[in-house]
Amino acid sequence: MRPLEDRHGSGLARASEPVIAVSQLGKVYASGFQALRDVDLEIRRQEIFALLGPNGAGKTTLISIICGIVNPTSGRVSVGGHDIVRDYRAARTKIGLVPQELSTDAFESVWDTVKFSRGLFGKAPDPAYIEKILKDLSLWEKRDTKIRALSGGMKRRVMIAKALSHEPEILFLDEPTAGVDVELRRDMWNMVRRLRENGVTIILTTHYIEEAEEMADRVGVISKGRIVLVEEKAALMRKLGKKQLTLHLQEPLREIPQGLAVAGLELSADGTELVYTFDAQADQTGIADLLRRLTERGVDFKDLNTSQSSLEEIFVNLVGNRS
Ligand SMILES: Nc1ncnc2c1ncn2[C@@H]1O[C@H](COP(=O)(O)OP(=O)(O)OP(=O)(O)O)[C@@H](O)[C@H]1O
Repeated sequence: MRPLEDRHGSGLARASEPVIAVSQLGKVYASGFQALRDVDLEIRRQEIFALLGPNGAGKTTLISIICGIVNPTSGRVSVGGHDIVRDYRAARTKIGLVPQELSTDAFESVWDTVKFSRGLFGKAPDPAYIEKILKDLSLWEKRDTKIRALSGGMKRRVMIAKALSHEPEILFLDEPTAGVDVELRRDMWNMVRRLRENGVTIILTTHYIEEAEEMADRVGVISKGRIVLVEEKAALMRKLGKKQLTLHLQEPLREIPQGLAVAGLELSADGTELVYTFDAQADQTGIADLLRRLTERGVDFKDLNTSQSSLEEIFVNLVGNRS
């Protein structure tokens, strides 16, 4: 079905549609290596989506296909309702990409480089807009400086300015904070939040779980070319809220005694430990009740300790289970 168009491209009819729809996407490189398989993914308008995955998982391949830089082997991608193969230009114009690698013309000035990028997308010159992005990225003072005379961090800022030069609706940031100092990282996150407030959808790839935790509305995990999880960050955080209480028993048990079996209680370590998994954020954890019933049944323990699962563990479990 064709989306209803409105002049500003942000009408209600379109707001509920995914801004990017990836369906059954596969990529086999010329070497025969299968980098992506059966990838389905929908990105919502104006969300911050973090694509998380270890080295070589397929993150860059996926965003390169969406941005029209790499051809898919199978499947389909549409961006703002435009098929990225059939309707490449219309789809590509909606996207700004900040790649992992720094690649700019060393002998151009900051101003000219960013102005030129805008021109590449066929947009009319708009010096006021370029001035605004350079100011937002703390590059205004450097507008006449040649790129080669900039620091690494400033070159990265230029890459972002270039990506934003044609007022894209979607911004891809591929490993935005790899090798970046604290100040640039903070500026980058502030900029991402401001862009989102102005209606831009942001997709970032990262190895860093903290980054996803800090920024994202939703998190997708990719491993060995497959999407293994897509979830609201808040839901992931609830999983993070799970805690475990381990009771080291005086005498090993063969099974959990009758009347003690409750959800989340398991016997482990050859019956020498009772492990109770509970939601740390719940009003009633059930611990007091469990301990009372253990005492009633004469189950003694010599020690107890608690532990909390981290997003890191959830991630490792997910990725590890698919090998
Ligand atoms: N042009 C290519 N030819 C053959 N294999 C490739 C090519 N580009 C990437 N690959 C392989 O595809 C897999 C996915 O690579 P990709 O760059 O998409 O991963 P990534 O998740 O972005 O990794 P990283 O976090 O290291 O950037 C890797 O095993 C990589 O070696």
